[in-house]
Order: sequence, then C-alpha cells, then structure tokens
Amino acid sequence: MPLKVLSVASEAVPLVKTGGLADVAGALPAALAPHDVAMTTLLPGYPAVVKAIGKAKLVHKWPSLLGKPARLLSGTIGEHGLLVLDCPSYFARDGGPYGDSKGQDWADNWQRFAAFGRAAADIASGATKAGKFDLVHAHDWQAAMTLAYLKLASDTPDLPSVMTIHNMAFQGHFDAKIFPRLGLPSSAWSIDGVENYGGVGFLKAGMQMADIITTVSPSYAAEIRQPEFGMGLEGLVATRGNRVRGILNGIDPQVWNPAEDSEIPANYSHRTLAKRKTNKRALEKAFGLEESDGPLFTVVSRLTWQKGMDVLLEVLDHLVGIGGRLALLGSGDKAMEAGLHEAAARHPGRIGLHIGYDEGLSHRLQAGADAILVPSRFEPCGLTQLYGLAYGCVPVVARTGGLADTVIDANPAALASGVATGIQFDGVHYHALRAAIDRAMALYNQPKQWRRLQQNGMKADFSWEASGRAYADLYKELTLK
Ligand SMILES: Nc1ncnc2c1ncn2[C@@H]1O[C@H](COP(=O)(O)OP(=O)(O)O[C@H]2O[C@H](CO)[C@@H](O)[C@H](O)[C@H]2O)[C@@H](O)[C@H]1O
Repeated sequence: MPLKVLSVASEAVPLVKTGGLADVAGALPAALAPHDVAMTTLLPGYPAVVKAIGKAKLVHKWPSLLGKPARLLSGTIGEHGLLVLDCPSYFARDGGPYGDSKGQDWADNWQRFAAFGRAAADIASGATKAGKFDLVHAHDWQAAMTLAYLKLASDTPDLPSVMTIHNMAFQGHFDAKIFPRLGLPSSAWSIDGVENYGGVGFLKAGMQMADIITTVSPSYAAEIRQPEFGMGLEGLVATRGNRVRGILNGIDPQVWNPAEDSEIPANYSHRTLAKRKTNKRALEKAFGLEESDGPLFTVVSRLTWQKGMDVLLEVLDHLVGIGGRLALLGSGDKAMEAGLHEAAARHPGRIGLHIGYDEGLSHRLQAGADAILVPSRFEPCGLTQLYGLAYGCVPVVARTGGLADTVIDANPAALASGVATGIQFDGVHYHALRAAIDRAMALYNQPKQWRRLQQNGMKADFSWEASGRAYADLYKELTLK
C-alpha cells in the first residue's frame, strides 16, 4: 500500500501561482509517486481553483469553519488527488490569494488560513470522507496551523507531520486578540504553543508542532539559525536543530525543458545551442531592444528587497555602459518599478521591461537571454537560477541559501577542471554585483568558456529525482516509528 500523504498548500501549479511555492507544491505529487507515496493536495477554493476542479465530488460539509460554512470538494490535479476547501466567504474574491488587486493583504487572512488549517487537520485525521492519511505535510505559514490543530485541539488525533519553510520572511504573525477565536484550548497560548512575541505566530506554531521542519536547501537550513536569516525564529530553529533538514527543490522537466518547451520560438538542447539565437532575436523585438550579439541579461523576479532589486537598479548604468542589455520581467514594489521605468527611459533600446506576471514570457526569457541575474539577499532555494541552468541562461547569483548550493562559481579552479556553471558573488551591494557583471562580460567574450558554462548547466541534474526520494525517505522514517 502506498503511503498516503496530505500536502497542504495555499498555491500549486497549474491552478494558482504567485511564486516558487506553487511550483514546488505542484511538482511534489509526481516526484513522490515513484517512491510509493500517494500525495493528495489540499488547496483553498479560490475562484480559479473551483472552476478548474470542474466535476468534483462533495465529500464533506462544515456548518461552521471558524464562523463560515464550508464544503470539501474532491477531484484530481493531473493524475493526483486534489481536495479543495470551498468556502466562498473566505476564498471567492477578486484579486490575489492573499490580498486585493492593489496588493493590500486581506484583513481576515488570519481567519482564512486558520480555517484552512482547521479543515486540513480534520481531513488529515480521517474525519471526512476523503479517506485516511498517514502523514501531513504543510507548506509555509498559510498551512502551518494544520499542525497546531492536530497537536493542540482536543478532537483531533496526532499524526506524523512535516512543516516546510519556503520563505522565513513570511511568518503569518497576528495580534493576540485573534487567539480566542481560533478555537484552540487556552493552554495553546504559551511559548510552546502558538504564542510568538506577544502575538499569534502561524509559522512559529507549525514549526513548534512539526515532527520535522524542512527548508528548501541545505544552506538555508543552516542560515536560519542566525538572526539575519531566522527573522526572530532563529531561537526556535536552534532549539529544534536536530529536527531541521534541508532538501533542495527540483524542477519539473515536463514544464522546464528547452528541447520540448512549447512556449519558446526555437527548441534546442546543449548540442544545438546556436538555435538560441532565434529566441534572442524574438526577445529583442518583444522588449524593444537593439538587435545585437552582445550579452543580453535578464531578471525574472518579484521586485522586492529580498531579491536585491534595489541593488540591481544601482548597477544598471554600469551594465549598459560596458555594452550589456537587460530584459526584465517582474512586479512588486512600486518605487522599484518606478526606478526601472526611469532606467529604461535613460537607456532606450538597451533596457526593456515587462512589468507584470507572465508565465510564457518567463520561459522565453530563459530561452533567449544569455545570463540571468539573481542578486538575492536571502534565497531559501530559488528556482529561476535552476531554470537558467536548464536553459543555458548562465546564472549570476549571490552566494546565499539555495543559490550557493546550486551554482558552481566560475573560479579559476572550476574553470580549469571544466565544472563551472555560473557566477557567484559575496554580499549584495553595488560593488559586488558590478564585479560579478564584469566577470560575466569577460567570460561571455570568451565564447568557448561561455559555451562550456552553458553546457555544464544544461547537463546538470536538477530534476525531482533526488529530492523526491529524500522526501519519501523522510516520510517513511516518520511513519515507521
Ligand atoms: N513576473 C513574473 N512572471 C512570471 N513568472 C514569475 C515572475 N516573477 C517570478 N516568477 C516565477 O515565480 C517563481 C519564483 O520562484 P523563486 O523560487 O525564485 O522565488 P519565491 O521567492 O517566489 O519562492 C520562495 O519559495 C521557493 C520554493 O521553495 C524558493 O525556491 C524560494 O527561494 C523562496 O523565496 C519562478 O517560477 C519564477 O519564474
């Protein structure tokens, strides 16, 4: 019998995505299937998700889930089980999963995702007709209360559990006055429960209750023991140190493979790199850039402080000054967007922007640009550098978290032994990023070296094979106790 795992996530491709969490939650069921794990994903019933589930089976009704009626629908996502928490009062809204169309967080997010966790705990413990589960795997703060309800509520049995942190910067921290409305026993208000710095901490609660805490790269698992990366939870990470693991994300070769990608003008492999030129020409047109065989840099990113986009802004004049061009896709911080528009106006034909979110364009950028810049201040794993590696779009990355774990820096030793895949730099500030761009330029001007970087990256294996096995081994370790 396969091990039955309930994966609880607030987004998953192809149904709903605001960032890397969706890629990972969407890829896990297929990554686990070869290892005798049957994973069912539970998602909130956002309009797009309810629409996509189509002919679904009604498997449960809650008269009141923290005050609102809700239903559980059962269907499939690809070949895998999908459960949807259909609760229009919480989830049937225009805008994004976490906020309105202006980017303002929904004021009742605590209630929406506590209810989600409460429902997940009921499902995981077999209280609905969705069946019984052997283990529950919660992702990020939005799913973290699942583990608090499982451990602390009196009406749910305990179950082996994993809490994965995709980004410690988002903790789901709320005012203490919500505590009485969570429906937890009063004993849960303690440092060993959901209390966190005088408020209620959803991620903190999940980390406290989980049998194992994972994060998405070994380096980030080590970094979050320090205040700079732990963001207030470093003490908890240290206390639970022997329960913290790092499992690197993979990428889905069905979605990210330049030889078969239907989103890009010309397909290619590491043997037919010359075909990338067609993709580069198409990008130049799409971004209003001058046609040139000089290096084209790209950025595909949320425009935030985490991603170092303020430092990118500082370095753009230099990048253009030495003959580079930039095609950027992203959205986020309004001041950063304005700064980018100013830079593009200063450098017409050299800096092109697409402010917004566009999945197809993100593929075309990886397939046509020469190098992707990822100057993150912290990066739990990072996916865009992995896509860059797979597409021969050489990653230029800050040496942090998963970026440090996945890119082999083109230092003299790595170049001499022919193993380098990209460029790493230390410290996210103007001089460091500028020097990294200079190094990229110098390597680009040595076509043989550059091709080697591209080919090494494309041949590296970042599929889910190893990580799927690591999660499966972890689940087995926890359920065989
Ligand atoms: N404007 C745009 N248009 C189209 N696509 C866009 C886009 N902006 C970003 N993307 C896409 O969104 C995803 C971003 O994933 P990342 O892993 O790089 O960062 P994120 O911070 O969202 O994820 C968090 O969770 C993931 C998953 O664990 C960790 O890898 C990461 O370090 C952590 O911060 C990629 O698939 C990227 O292509």
